[in-house]
Amino acid sequence: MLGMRSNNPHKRNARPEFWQLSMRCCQLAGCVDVTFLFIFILLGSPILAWINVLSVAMYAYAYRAFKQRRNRLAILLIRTEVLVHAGLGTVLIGWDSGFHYFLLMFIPALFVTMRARSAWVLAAGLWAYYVGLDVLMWYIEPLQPISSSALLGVHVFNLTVVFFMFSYLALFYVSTVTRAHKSLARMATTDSLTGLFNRRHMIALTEKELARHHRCPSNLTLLLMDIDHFKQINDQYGHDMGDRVLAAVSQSLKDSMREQDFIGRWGGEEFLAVLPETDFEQAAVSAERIRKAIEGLVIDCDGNTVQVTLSIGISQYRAEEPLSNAIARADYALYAGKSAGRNRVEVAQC
Ligand SMILES: Nc1nc2c(ncn2[C@@H]2O[C@H](COP(=O)(O)OP(=O)(O)OP(=O)(O)O)[C@@H](O)[C@H]2O)c(=O)[nH]1
Repeated sequence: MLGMRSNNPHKRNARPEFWQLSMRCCQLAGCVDVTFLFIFILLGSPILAWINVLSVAMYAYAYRAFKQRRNRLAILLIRTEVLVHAGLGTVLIGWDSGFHYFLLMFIPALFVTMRARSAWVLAAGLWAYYVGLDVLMWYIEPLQPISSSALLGVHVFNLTVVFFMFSYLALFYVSTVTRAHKSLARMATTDSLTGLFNRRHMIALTEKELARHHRCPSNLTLLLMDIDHFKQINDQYGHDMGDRVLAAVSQSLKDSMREQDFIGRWGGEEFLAVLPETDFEQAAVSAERIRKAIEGLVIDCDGNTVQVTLSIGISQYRAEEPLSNAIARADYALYAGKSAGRNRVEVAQC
């Protein structure tokens, strides 16, 4: 039940998932109160039935307020309803009704919807209300008692609803946090334009591969690739078109890689691929396949068709050398390819 927290906790566009959750809780709580309405009509408790009519109306109004983005009003209505309903339910039919359990649901809601300091203050107030209600019921008899079997039924029903709602909230928080973690991990490792690994993650992956290579030495080759005359594409068609070309080339590169290879965006229009367990000859075959794939790629953008070529430098990793040395050799080979006319695969001298 609840809301969300950010600089301004009541702004809908901050943490929209919490508003969705609040609306869902509003629907759920409204349904629970409709059920109670019928239960209390059957039990012949008109006061409690009327309280539930009011509660359903408050939830319906709160739901409407959420839809109209009047979040403060909606949250106020929900909080008032829960506090008053739990208090009245307890005073009218007794502590054993279990209406007080609903107050406990406020605890996570407070910390989600406001700053920690305000949440602690309100949590203390909630504690006082909860304990006050408990102590009060030690001294007074319920004002509208119901039969003990009906009381047991209401108690079990309330307990079940609160169990369900807590489980639902826990599941919601876990899935929200898991989603956020995944999205952060993706953002930290992926280049947003091309969807390829970013340079930092490529270095981390390659270092990991090299550690494996040190334990069980095998051939490992690097391909450094650069789109030819890419500046002309930007100049001729604009930067947006340049971006679309980069994305299309990246997709094609990804498609051309084998399962065990990995590729990332190394710089502007430069890409690095790491080919484990691959010698020069096999790498040259792969590089040639990639070069041809890019050469044959026709990129259609707003009625224009663009074709690009790729120059590729290959180097083989030497045991114990720093990664930067192998990359520098691939870079050297790449620029030798550029000087020799571009759209070529060049192999660095061992
Ligand atoms: N659209 C777009 N352009 C980029 C991006 N990153 C780098 N560039 C451009 O890529 C161009 C690279 O130009 P150069 O380094 O001169 O290379 P080139 O024109 O490809 O020429 P050669 O490499 O010698 O074949 C520059 O104009 C950069 O502004 C990007 O993310 N999007």
